[in-house]
Amino acid sequence: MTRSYFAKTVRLIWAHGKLWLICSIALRIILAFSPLASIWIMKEMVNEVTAIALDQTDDYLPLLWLLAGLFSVTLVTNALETILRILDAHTEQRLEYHLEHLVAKKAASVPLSYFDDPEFYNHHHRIRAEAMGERFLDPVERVLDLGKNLITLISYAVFLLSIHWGLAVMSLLAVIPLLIVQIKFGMSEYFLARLQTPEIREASYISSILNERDSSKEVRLFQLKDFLLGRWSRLYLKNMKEVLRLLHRREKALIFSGIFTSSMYIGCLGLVVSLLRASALKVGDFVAIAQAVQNTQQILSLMTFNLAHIVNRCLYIADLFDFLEYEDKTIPQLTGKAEFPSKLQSGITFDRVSFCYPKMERNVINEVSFTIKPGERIAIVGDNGSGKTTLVKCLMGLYPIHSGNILFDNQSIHELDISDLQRNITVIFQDFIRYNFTAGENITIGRVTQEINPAQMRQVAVETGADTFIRKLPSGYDTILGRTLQDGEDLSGGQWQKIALARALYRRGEIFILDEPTAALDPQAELEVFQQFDSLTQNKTAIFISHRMAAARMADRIFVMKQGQLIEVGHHDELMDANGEYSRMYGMQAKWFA
Ligand SMILES: Nc1ncnc2c1ncn2[C@@H]1O[C@H](COP(=O)(O)OP(=O)(O)OP(=O)(O)O)[C@@H](O)[C@H]1O
Repeated sequence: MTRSYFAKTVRLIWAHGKLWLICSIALRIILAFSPLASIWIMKEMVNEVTAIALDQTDDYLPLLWLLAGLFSVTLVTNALETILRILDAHTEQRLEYHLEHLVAKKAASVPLSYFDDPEFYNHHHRIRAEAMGERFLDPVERVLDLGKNLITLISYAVFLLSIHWGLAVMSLLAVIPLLIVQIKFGMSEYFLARLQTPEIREASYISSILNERDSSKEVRLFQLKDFLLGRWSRLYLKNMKEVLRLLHRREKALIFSGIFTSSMYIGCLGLVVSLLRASALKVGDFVAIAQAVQNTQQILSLMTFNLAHIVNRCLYIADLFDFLEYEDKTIPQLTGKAEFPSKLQSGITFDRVSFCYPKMERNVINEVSFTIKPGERIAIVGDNGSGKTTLVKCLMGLYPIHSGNILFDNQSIHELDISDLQRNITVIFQDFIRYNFTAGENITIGRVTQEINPAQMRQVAVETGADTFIRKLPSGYDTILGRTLQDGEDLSGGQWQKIALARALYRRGEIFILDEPTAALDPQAELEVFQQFDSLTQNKTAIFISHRMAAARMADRIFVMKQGQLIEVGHHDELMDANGEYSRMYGMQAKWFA
């Protein structure tokens, strides 16, 4: 992790857990001395017991004091460790909240086209795969632990050096292979996880098809269970094998480094025995030295383990910050500041507009030009994939265009404040969201920035025909819709569509866009919407995408799209007379009813 990431990490933790950071450092410094204190007390106790056993003294008082000392050290250590755990848990939760918030905010505010880029999508998935707070705080905790271990280590080293320099050197040497193994495999683990992200995403996507309600009908009807389970298993097992293979390699390497560490430990004990024979070390000293050598090696192993995790987790932190700061310079952004005109005077103009989706070569919209006058109602028709939805997405500023210009009252879309433009647009997409909120909220969510107006909510529901069935729901407008979150009331496709229409009306935008609004309606309801369309779009500039030619007849003008181009424009009668694409499409649909 570069220094800048480290600085960002510390800044973020400082901003959300100053107290935790200060207390955590202070507690760790105190805890760092507790192992040596215990060993020292133990050494003195063994020496006292030996003296009593050899009848060199009959004074038990020092032994009792030492026992009380050991008891106090243990008690204080346990208490401080508990406080530390509580502090860590608090900070983890707060960071989790804050990071979830940051990531969701970023995901909801990046240009829509970022989501068409698998790289961005995978990155997003990767950083959200585990508890973010825990993953973020973990390396910081481990750095602090390293500091604590270092203090303990220095205290042991001073103690061992005071006996013989060889003890300190051998204890330190013992751990070098372990350090290499842990760091190497820590990095490998991270890169493997990175490599596996697309497959993990695919597996979890398949798993969601198998597990979720929306797909359950089709899974049964098309007997997809075995097919999907097989595909999911292949991906899952492949990833699992790779993870286990890496684990086995690491464990094998750890066995060899463990053998080296044990030989160093035996070497240290041999040195202590020779010192015992050569000099007048007491039994307690021997016990304390053996304990200190063993603890030194354990602490060093722990430090190498922590270091390896720090490397792994720091890569995660870098990944997280990279996501939060991600910007694709190749995707143009709309950054204008001008206000959207309060009332359109000269209308909307497309001037030789072309567009292709990111990382695609082919233009989906090709040199399209037209003007829509204020209050005019336009129907866009055309084959599947001819670019109808893309055209309105460009108009709404969801995708910045590559060439040409879109003008609202002669003001270029590049100069307009894009959120102001979007505030003035009301849209219902083919795949509008069925919010698992109350019926009322499903309507008023169309204008969340203003206080809810219950009278207006009911009025738009009446206008779209939603009021009739909402009033029959158990709690009327307060009934929860959908069954994803709780036992709410589910609606038919057509009823949901009416709710979506009501939501759009409640929004009261200057420009009204309906992308296939009647797709899920029964013929009666479809007819009602067509009849309502006139009143719904009264005094509004409206764009209406539909495959139903009968609906297009109501529009003031019809735009016919084919392979990204606008090939015909005119009223129904004009286009029928022209005997072109529109007339062909109309004729084909009419045949069904002949
Ligand atoms: N997010 C996207 N990324 C890449 N290509 C896309 C994306 N969305 C649409 N396309 C492609 O752009 C072309 C036009 O799609 P668009 O949805 O605008 O057509 P449409 O006329 O609205 O079709 P339909 O009538 O089926 O809704 C299609 O070839 C489609 O595959």
